[in-house]
Amino acid sequence: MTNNPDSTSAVWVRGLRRTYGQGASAYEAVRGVDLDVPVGSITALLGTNGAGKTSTLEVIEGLAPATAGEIRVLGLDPVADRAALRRRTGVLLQRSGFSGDLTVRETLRMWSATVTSPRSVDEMLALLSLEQRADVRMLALSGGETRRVDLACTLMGSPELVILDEPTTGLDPESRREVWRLVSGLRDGGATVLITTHYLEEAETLSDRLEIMHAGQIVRSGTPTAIAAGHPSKISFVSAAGVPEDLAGVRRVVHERDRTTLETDALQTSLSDLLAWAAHNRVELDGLDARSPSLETVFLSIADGRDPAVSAPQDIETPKEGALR
Ligand SMILES: Nc1ncnc2c1ncn2[C@@H]1O[C@H](COP(=O)(O)OP(=O)(O)OP(=O)(O)O)[C@@H](O)[C@H]1O
Repeated sequence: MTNNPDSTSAVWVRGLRRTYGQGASAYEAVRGVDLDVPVGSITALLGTNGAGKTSTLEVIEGLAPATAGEIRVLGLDPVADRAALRRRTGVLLQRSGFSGDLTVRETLRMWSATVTSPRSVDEMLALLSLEQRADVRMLALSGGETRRVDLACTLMGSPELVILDEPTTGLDPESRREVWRLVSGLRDGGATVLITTHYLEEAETLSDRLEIMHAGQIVRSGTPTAIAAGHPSKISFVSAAGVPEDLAGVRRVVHERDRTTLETDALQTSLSDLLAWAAHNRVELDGLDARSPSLETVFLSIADGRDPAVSAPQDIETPKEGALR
């Protein structure tokens, strides 16, 4: 295995393959993934269900060997150098499995004994807003509180690289935003974060860079803005009067029940034309909504196979200053 030739990547993966089972029942869940997580960035790994995110993360975390490919984490081999990496990385798994009988404080104390140079239990309780729950048993915590205890353990060793597998699943919107602030703070403190999430808003808000997986491959890479660029904007409304045929920039008209959606490459021009037509003809456009392309548009087109990148993966790069906020 060669060394990571690029020291600007905290995680560097080339040609990763992972197959489950053997012979006729073998299933290739990861099919040649290349991945870079720039040092000091928040990078989100997104994907449709079963895309291969967890299978990829487990290899990066050193929990499973790759079937093929090269993987470097902080310049080290995640399996051979697992002990050294454990001191420098914090991993939040989807399920933690702490004993329900211990209190929050006891759980953090117990975890602290396994960490090199841990931050104090009181500091972690304060950081995760758990002071009021310190003496409550784990089994009595809400899902969101349990997730915060998991996070406290992940961050206790002040890791250089933090890997968060769906950190906000099950959290209410306020707690989710609290976690976002925490994760942004990690980056501000110089850490690198690799995160998986099913919440597109979370990925769009939080991350500098997105990697979108589908069917075992990375099909889109880049900043959220660059990934959304090139997809159409949408104008939608309810009107009994139909739609004029010659609106500038409109590439597709979709009728769904009584709502009409115009997909356009020129949002401002199409919208001005539509409003001028409506004013001239005294047409009421109920529930008028106009929006620029979003990550959701891209994601849905990947999920339903309409995205050309699904058959021909592509890398979308933008100027460097856009890559790291
Ligand atoms: N131990 C296993 N044996 C066989 N197949 C597996 C195993 N683990 C995962 N798979 C399959 O590999 C594929 C990728 O699974 P993986 O859990 O990596 O996807 P994911 O992107 O994390 O999905 P999700 O978002 O639904 O959690 C899926 O089709 C899954 O059924």
